Amino acid sequence: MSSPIPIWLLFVLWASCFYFVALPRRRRAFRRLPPGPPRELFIGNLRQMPKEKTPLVFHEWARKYGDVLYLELPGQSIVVLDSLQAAEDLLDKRSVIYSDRPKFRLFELFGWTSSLTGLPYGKKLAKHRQMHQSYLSRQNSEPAGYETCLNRFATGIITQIVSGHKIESEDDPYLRISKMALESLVRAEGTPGGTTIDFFPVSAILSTLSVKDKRHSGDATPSFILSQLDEMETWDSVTEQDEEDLKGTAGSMFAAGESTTWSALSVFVLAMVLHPECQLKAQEELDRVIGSARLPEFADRESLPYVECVYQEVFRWAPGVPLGVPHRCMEDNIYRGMMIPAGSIVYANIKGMCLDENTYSTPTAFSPERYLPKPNGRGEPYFPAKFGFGRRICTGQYLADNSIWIAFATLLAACTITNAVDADGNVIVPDGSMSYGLMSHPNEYQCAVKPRTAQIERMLMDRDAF
Ligand code: HEM
Repeated sequence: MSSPIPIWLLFVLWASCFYFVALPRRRRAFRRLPPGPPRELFIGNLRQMPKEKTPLVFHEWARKYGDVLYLELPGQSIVVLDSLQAAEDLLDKRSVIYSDRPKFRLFELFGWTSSLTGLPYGKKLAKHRQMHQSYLSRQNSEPAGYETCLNRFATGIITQIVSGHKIESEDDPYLRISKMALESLVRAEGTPGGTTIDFFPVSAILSTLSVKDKRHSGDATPSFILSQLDEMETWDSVTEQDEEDLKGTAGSMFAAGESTTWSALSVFVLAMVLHPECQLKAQEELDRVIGSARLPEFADRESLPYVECVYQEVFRWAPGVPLGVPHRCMEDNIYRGMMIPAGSIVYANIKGMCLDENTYSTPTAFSPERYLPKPNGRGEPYFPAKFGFGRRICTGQYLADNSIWIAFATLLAACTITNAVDADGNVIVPDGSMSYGLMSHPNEYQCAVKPRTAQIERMLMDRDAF
């Protein structure tokens, strides 16, 4: 019988392989990592990671090192894409390997792994996205279904779409959920996915407000949950997993849709307080195109180019999801000669892209005119990626686009939004500051909103929603 290979020989073989093959390969790969702030031994960029205004700090680093930035935390590589080009090249064109999500720790702690936003790339994600998309398609997001929700804008729209629940008082549990969600999504400063609060278990609470009961008593109004329950009734059998999927998709619709819509509305009102000249211009257009006998409708959208510019500028000036929702790269791949390692968390710095000076002149200014064709404007393009990228693009994009546009147009036609005045008659000017977490929201500010005319006030009172 031949003697076994001695251990020392195996070790020598392994060490030679490591030294001559694996090490040079690793070194080559590491040499080609994208540029970024210098890393410290063992801890990488841990001490430099921003504690606040993360998208702005990343943008500053990108200006120094380049639009594809590499950062490292112990055991975690991070890639920040600060240009539309890089984000489209990787997250859109290579979406097959860039559509995973990093693990959100709190999803797991709460046992809330069915939430679409945090699902890993795979079959379950495809099923959940299909459930969302079949209800939130371009067609289903036509106005009729949610026009009556204008009274409570963001929360009203989302709760009605998801569960058919109509908000009727300030004590409504959904309004409480929405405020708590805002706290966890916006106030938790730092890098999304890297904070202690990654998300919020809305679906568990949502499921307690049971659409099922109302359905049995015949009181349920049309909603996503109702449509899914109706469909499930046609199936041969419904498993526990199907029930979980329904809770997960409904919960993620609320969590992802409510704070973002609210933030867009809040940014719009802030912009109108700070820029009365833009408000006036939009109101002149509305008066000229639709007159004062009615409120705007969806069919008017194309005839209101300046209102469109205001709408688009709100999303560019203060994007609601400033760093996108982080993607995770599933395979090593080379981009412009740089190695993007498998497992990297990939941030699309939407805020950074909106500040791109090559595309937007005076990018920090709120200037709807920038989109108007020359000579009246500067002919700059609308920001195309407010709803994210590739296979993880926002499933609520059509609903959000329609509901937020009609909300802006109605507010402009119906109300004058001005500075608040304090008890001594001094005008209060908001500082325009924003909080940055996974979502971004204006810090608390004061304003005054009044109906433009007595006739409009009557029209508003007559609308179903009021
Ligand atoms: C102002 C309104 C909104 C904005 C700016 C917005 C923006 C975004 C962005 C940037 C993403 C990340 C996409 C990516 O990973 O590349 C996202 C994801 C998502 N959004 Fe929205 N969104 C809005 C409203 C809504 C609404 C109304 C809903 C649902 C009714 C919704 C549902 C979702 C879901 C479920 C995801 C996760 C998709 C996935 O992980 O595959 N969003 N949204």
